[in-house]
Amino acid sequence: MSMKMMKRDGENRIKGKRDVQERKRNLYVMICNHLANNGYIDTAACMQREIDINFDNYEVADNMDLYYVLQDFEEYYELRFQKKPTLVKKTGDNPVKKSMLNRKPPSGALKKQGSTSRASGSSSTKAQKSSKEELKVKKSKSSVENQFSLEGKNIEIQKEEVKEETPEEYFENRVLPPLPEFVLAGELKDLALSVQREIITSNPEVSFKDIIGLTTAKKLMKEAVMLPLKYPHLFTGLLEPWKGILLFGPPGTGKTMMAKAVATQCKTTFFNISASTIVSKWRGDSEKLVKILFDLARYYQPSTIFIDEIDAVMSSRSQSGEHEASRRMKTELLIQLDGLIKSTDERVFLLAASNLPWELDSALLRRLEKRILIPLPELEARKALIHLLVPPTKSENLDYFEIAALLDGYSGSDIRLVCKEAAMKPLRRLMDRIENVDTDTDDFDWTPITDPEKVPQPEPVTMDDFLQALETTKAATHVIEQSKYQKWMEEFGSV
Ligand SMILES: Nc1ncnc2c1ncn2[C@@H]1O[C@H](COP(=O)(O)OP(=O)(O)OP(=O)(O)O)[C@@H](O)[C@H]1O
Repeated sequence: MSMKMMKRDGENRIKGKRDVQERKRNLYVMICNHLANNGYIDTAACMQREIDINFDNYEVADNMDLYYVLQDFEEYYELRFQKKPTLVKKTGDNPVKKSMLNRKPPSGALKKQGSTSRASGSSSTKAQKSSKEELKVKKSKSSVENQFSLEGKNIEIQKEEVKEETPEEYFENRVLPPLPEFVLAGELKDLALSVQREIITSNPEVSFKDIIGLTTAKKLMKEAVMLPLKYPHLFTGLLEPWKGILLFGPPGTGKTMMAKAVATQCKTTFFNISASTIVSKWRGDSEKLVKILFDLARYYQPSTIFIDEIDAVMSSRSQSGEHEASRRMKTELLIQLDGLIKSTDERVFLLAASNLPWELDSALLRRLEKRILIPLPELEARKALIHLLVPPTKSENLDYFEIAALLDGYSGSDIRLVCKEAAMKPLRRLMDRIENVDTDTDDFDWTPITDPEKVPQPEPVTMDDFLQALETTKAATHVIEQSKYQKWMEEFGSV
């Protein structure tokens, strides 16, 4: 890492610590104010004695109250996730053990050393007495033993192993910070809210294991995005990471899956949008949308911006006679990409996907320095995908090798369709047997039967089912086009 980067890193760390201290101080002052305003004078006074802040120096700002902060957060959360946040949950059948005082004080809590609680007669005193002997603490990550003092006694906090979060759990548990001031105050607020609601995917939920085959592409993606995020000090100067990456190949081969897997694996904030949606949905505002998209990606970094069907807006053919707004949007996209490429400390990557790379504007291609082919699956990958989708437990005497050979030229998405069609056949046979689905009748009982015990299982999928499915489900990509991708790869791709 260069001296400049190390210095900036150190400054950021100090600022981060200062922010945490300030946030905690504000929280305590607000809690105290809230308690006093609601008549809990003794408790507020006790809190002032226990916490190491000079409360005389601080007061809650005008129009601020903990109640409204909480209300704002709930509204934000509901808007963002379409559900209310769970702030408080019911304890089990042993409330004493799980009482508030059974928790470890948060690290760095502003507690006066050796201070004792003097809240006479309050409920908190009773709770403290009941928890004198031993406190069990749920720790978040490390399992270091801690001790802290309560009522003058040393109390041991027991070790409890807590397993690391998986990337999926990380996304599930993560709440992005609210939108920054610079967008909330300006005219772009509505657009920013749309980006947050519709474009940021909180949990892409794809792991590399889910992607069958594509070994070379996975390796290239790892090198281009994941390793630079892990070892920032090695990828500097000439080895600066690629900021713009093009994933190209036939439709349905796993480009979107690949982008999602990278975001899941690297725990980056994932912005997922298709270029045609930018044009059709935000027609008049598409240029502003692109700007706010990149601004938010920087704010929420590390971020991955995935723009699918990039050819829909950056096609070289659409230059003559194109609409002024569309030209402005293209220019904005190029400006933003330039910004990403020039900046050395921003961890924002653009992954663009296209089925028609040969149609891309050369100005864009220059900026998408890394171009990775996501090809049709090879024989082994086809076999593995069929195996995954229709496992031996659900089939009878399937010759996976033969089916995979017959599916030459099919994409992952095509193979999924064939497998689905084949698996539908025994289900149709079962339905014909147990249900006389007469579409013209009105007296059909639609009540769902949810108990699996009450419904017979479909027979296993057979080879015949597959052969019939193959007759009706054709590959979306023509063989001639495949060689076109290969040729383009040889001319413009990176291996
Ligand atoms: N390599 C693969 N491994 C597992 N499943 C795959 C693979 N490729 C495609 N699929 C299946 O096909 C579906 C579509 O894949 P995906 O959306 O990633 O393709 P794409 O290349 O982005 O398509 P398009 O170019 O049309 O946007 C996936 O949801 C998955 O079910």
